[in-house]
Amino acid sequence: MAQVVLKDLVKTYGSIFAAKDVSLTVDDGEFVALVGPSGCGKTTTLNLVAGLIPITSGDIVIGDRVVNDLDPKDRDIAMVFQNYALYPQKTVFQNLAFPLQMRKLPRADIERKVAEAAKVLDITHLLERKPRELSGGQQQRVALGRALVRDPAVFLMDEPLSNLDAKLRVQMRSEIKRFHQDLNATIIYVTHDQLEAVTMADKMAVMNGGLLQQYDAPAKVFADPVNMFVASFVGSPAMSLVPLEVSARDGRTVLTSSEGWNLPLSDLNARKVAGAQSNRVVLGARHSTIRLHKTQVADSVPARVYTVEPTGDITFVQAFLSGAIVNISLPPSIVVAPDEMVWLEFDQERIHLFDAESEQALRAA
Ligand SMILES: Nc1ncnc2c1ncn2[C@@H]1O[C@H](COP(=O)(O)OP(=O)(O)OP(=O)(O)O)[C@@H](O)[C@H]1O
Repeated sequence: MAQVVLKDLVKTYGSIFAAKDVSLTVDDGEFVALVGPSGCGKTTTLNLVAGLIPITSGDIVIGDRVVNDLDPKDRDIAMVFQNYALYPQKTVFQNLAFPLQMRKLPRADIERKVAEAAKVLDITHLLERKPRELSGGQQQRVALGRALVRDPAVFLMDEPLSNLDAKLRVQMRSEIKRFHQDLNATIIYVTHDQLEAVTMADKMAVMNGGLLQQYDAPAKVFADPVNMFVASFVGSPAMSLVPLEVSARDGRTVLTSSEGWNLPLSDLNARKVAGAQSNRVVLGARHSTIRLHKTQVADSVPARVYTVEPTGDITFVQAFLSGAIVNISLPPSIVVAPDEMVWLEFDQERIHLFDAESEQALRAA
């Protein structure tokens, strides 16, 4: 396995920057997810690493080689696509053996490598079947097996689970994670599904508009998003973002709503908003850090319930707060109804504050 380094990688199509100065290092044995909404440039970035499209500028290093001008077959990579791309007329054994035959390996070596890969992926009993005789999950495992037999420096995976139904996707998610752990494989994995990235990857590279927004461990991205885009993209239900104004009341820094209420800030949060470019800031809060009260408590603010969604052990509530919609989760023992007036209390240690102009997270000086 090998390290992969992207340095100032650029890909333009006419005036469009599909990837703009993307720089990141995937360490040897690391599982990195490239994640972001449709059109953010994640597939372009993966295809640049694979060599399927030429780069406009920048460098790609795999192991100790700059591979910018190498053909895909010479980059020591293996790709797994969402459509599996299995040969329909060949058996599973022949599908796995094919890339090795192309490399002219001796028959005994081919049989050994196919047997090893089949064992890792638990498809030994399927080796004589044709792809059409397999379930979607089994086909996906064969596609992984075909990548595995090549013993590449890096696995590149492009939405490999998106053709599977929801239940199988969750199961294969665990299996790919296991595959990574067992083999200590270097994997770059493209997905639009932030939950897949959060649950599987060692690090996630969140992209938007061709730009790398944040590259960090999922827990860090979740806890400490660098800007409003990352804050709202990672986590479900999405982080609530409420535009407010900073002002002073009785010697304290408060966030003021156009609806007339004030939310006093802790000292740390007051120091954060002091660094904003103007008095316009955005309060961010995850559903689990907002407490809903039926009556007013200290430092709580009024909201009106919009929707109520019981899911069994958690009830998700959406409420209007200062013109924005906020997501809240409740134990099912608290019952609220649409249009009910409630009071929301924010956990000051876990709120996020953003500059409304730059949309960047505010840090205490
Ligand atoms: N061959 C092409 N010609 C022109 N523009 C392209 C081409 N391929 C991609 N783009 C543009 O580059 C940008 C990034 O595309 P890319 O396919 O990398 O996005 P993505 O994040 O993988 O999206 P999706 O999840 O929808 O595949 C988009 O604006 C896209 O329209």
